Amino acid sequence: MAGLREIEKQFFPLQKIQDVIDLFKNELKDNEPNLTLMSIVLGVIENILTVNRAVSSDADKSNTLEPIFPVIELSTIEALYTKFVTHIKRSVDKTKFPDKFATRELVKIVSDVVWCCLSKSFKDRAHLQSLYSFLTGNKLDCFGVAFAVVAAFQILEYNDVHLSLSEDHAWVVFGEDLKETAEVTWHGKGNEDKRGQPITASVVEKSWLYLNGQPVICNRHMEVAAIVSGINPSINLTVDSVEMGSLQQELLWLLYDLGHLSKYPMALGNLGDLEEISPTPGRPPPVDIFEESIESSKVHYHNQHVYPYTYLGGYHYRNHNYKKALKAWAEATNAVKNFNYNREDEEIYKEFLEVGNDLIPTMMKHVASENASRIHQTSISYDPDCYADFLRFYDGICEWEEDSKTPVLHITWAKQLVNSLAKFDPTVRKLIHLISEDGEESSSSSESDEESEEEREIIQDENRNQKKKVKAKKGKTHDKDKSDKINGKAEDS
Ligand SMILES: CC1(C)CN=C(N2CCN(c3ncnc4sc(CCF)cc34)CC2)S1
Repeated sequence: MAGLREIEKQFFPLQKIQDVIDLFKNELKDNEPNLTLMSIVLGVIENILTVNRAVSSDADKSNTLEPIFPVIELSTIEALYTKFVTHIKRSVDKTKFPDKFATRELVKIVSDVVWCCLSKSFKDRAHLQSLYSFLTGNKLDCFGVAFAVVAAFQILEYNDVHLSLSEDHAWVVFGEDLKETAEVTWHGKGNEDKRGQPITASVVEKSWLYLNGQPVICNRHMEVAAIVSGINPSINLTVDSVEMGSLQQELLWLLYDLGHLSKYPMALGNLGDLEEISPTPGRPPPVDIFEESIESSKVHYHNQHVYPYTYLGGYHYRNHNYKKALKAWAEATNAVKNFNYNREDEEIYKEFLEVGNDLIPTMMKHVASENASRIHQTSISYDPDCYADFLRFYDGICEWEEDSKTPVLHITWAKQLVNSLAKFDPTVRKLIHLISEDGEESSSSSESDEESEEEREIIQDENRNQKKKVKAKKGKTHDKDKSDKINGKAEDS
């Protein structure tokens, strides 16, 4: 790949969101969209709108709705682009690698070419995902390193090296029919990087970090989706750049319409979150997008992805649809239970810890207070579906822990479980029939014969058709800067 093509240059200067959309639309027509160019462009814009926000000096601007989209000059982009291309071409002697496909040795060399420039300072800050961050600050996060390696291979004109993504890690696939894998970045804190090594079946098996062999394997267009999905509109923990969020949202719809999100559940989840914050007229509601994310995981990844369910659960929780939230979280642990928990899976552990020990308790408290004012029937503490999903949630967590080298549960879990259990009304606990694997039925509590005939009728009327069978395993009597962004989004002024 040489310098920027004339057709790319004609889009500059970029002065509004639509100019960026037009540039990306043009790149995506190509079967080799220019990853380096697009990563640098998004990084420059993100930096101006979130990190180095122009403090408007003239007072009048502060109270107009006039957006502050920066003017992106071609010279700025071209200088950074040339710097990266030159760095890569100067560091790799292609004559030593005559093959059409990349080799493990070459993957390690290119990973080193990126790696050697990185500053050793902390790497889990925001806005470190783009080549702009690499070229101006010598900083990249875990994803950013893997992406930079893939962009470098595009410059070296290898079209077999692609990004492979799990829900908390990134690596590359390469070789004829992409059958080779290699670590190219680090993961987590305090873990020795394994760069250059293949990801073996034993590492992958029953591992959430490697999605049990069902990662998102990107083509060039999905690699564009990854950098767009990786846009971080956050200015700080509670305020987002409205412009940056809109740009990300419009680019994700562009990629969606072109079909490049169909095998990328997390990108669909990101789009659903953005639609919740600011709905696009004429587009499906967030729940439909979260359902598409779940469907994508079922169709393409054997339902092994967990985040599609936590995206949906989080949405329902924020919107007080507690019954649907419990159902989504039960399905999330139904997905995670097939993995064995290990020390590199903290991110998903933190998700479930928050659900079990913060969101569900808060929900049960909220509902308890609501009860006073609402008819019993509609409250989750009287609903056997909710109680069943609550039990399924914990059943999945316990099964996840089984056969794992690292324990999941500790006393806090047990305390919160008892606390939440107690919030369900005793009547609802009688309506759950636990079925063991061999089909043996048992009631979840002894029928108390002093129960008044009248109480029995109330229960039956309220919940006649709501008897729920909860499948319980025989002998297993157990029973993310994702904080809600309040609407304090920055007025870009
Ligand atoms: C439901 C949630 C808790 C909300 N946000 C979540 N994420 C935000 C977006 N994330 C992502 N979104 C798109 N692509 C990727 S690739 C990857 C692994 C490191 F490379 C992470 C990730 C990760 C997960 S999960």
